[in-house]
Amino acid sequence: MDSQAANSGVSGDVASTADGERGGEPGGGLAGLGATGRGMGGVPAVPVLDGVAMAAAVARQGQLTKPPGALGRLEELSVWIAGVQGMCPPRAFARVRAVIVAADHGIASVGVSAFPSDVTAQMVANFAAGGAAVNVLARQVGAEVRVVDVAVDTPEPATPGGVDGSGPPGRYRVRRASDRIDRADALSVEEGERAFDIGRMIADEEVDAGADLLVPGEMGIGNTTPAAAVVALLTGREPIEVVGRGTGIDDARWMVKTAAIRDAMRRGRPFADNAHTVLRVTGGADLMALAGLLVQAAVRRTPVVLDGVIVCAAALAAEHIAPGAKNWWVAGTRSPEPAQAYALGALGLTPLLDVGLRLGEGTGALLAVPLVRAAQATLAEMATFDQAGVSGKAESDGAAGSGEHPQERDAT
Ligand SMILES: Cc1cc2ncn([C@H]3O[C@H](COP(=O)(O)O)[C@@H](O)[C@H]3O)c2cc1C
Ligand SMILES: O=C(O)c1cccnc1
Repeated sequence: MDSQAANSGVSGDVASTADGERGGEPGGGLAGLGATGRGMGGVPAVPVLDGVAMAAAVARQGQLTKPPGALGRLEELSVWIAGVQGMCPPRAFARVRAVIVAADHGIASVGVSAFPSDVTAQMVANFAAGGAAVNVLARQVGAEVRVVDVAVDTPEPATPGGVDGSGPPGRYRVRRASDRIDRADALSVEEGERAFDIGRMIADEEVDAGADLLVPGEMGIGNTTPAAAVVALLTGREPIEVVGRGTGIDDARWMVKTAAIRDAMRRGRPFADNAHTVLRVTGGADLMALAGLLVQAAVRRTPVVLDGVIVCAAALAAEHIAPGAKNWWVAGTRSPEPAQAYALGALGLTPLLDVGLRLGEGTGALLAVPLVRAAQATLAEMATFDQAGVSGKAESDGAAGSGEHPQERDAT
């Protein structure tokens, strides 16, 4: 054991818990794990991260052959990975899964998107053929892509069922397109429950099949409109603050979209203190299923990289439904959609990347996966000062010793 780890009384080199119980029981048996409270709708309490493993990771970071803090955000990320895995050093992620939830939206018919609803089903076919951006980025980072039709507007379900795509089609479909949120509830009560449960079921299937890092994505023409409305209701914002250009709408469509968000918010406002109902009335099947997926991933102790504005809107609602779930998520890439910034601000999450990506599908999350892998690998594989025979003692008590960069110190 290296000296700093010994001083802290925590081993920096062996697993600090048996195996962290990742992927443990779905829902039950969480007593004693520091559960943070019970969500609604029968959602089990969310476990907390493993503080012992995190303390070991902090200690180990201080012993690795680099100045303190020199790996920047990779260091905090590595501590998070130790916490979600319940072990330090953490292990390499073995099965990264992108799950794209596909759904159409009635509100698209009023002209809130630059593209027609037909594109949703066409893109589902493109995902299956491996030709979309999400497929390319998934291949780059060694992730697999799964597409699930929860409400695509086609007569026949657009995707097969099951974790390996071999099950009967239509298993996950709630309805054909969510209703127009400016003048009706997106989903009935039953459909809302079903969409949420389908999201939870997907997370269970993925974790049971060995996923150890989940990347939720979405495809659904028009879905930046409900996403913006949901975020505005849950954060107390005005339509004009949250509306974005989505697929690249012009000023005329921007006005239509802003009015649609306003009308949807008027219908959803009486339920603003109930995130589940906000998703049902003002959201849609994709947002609801994503929220269920995000809640259940946390319940199953499985880390998630968040994507763009739609996934982040669902994540904000999921945190309301199951407090503490956010501890299991990291934000991938900043979207220019203003609602994403409000959602992430409320969640206290800062994206790892900011490269102007505004696509969804899970692409912004996948782009950040190499950073997550780099954080794990550096914490697990770098030599300590003792091991490498490198002096870890800084010459002065200044910046190096405090883990602070001199310029940062001077700036404050
Ligand atoms: C070809 C194409 C591929 C996409 N992949 C993701 N989106 C993204 O754009 C849509 C949301 O933007 P809006 O609310 O303006 O419709 C969603 O489908 C989202 O996943 C796409 C959009 C298009 C057109
Ligand atoms: O932020 C996103 O994910 C996004 C932005 C524009 C269009 N579709 C998705």
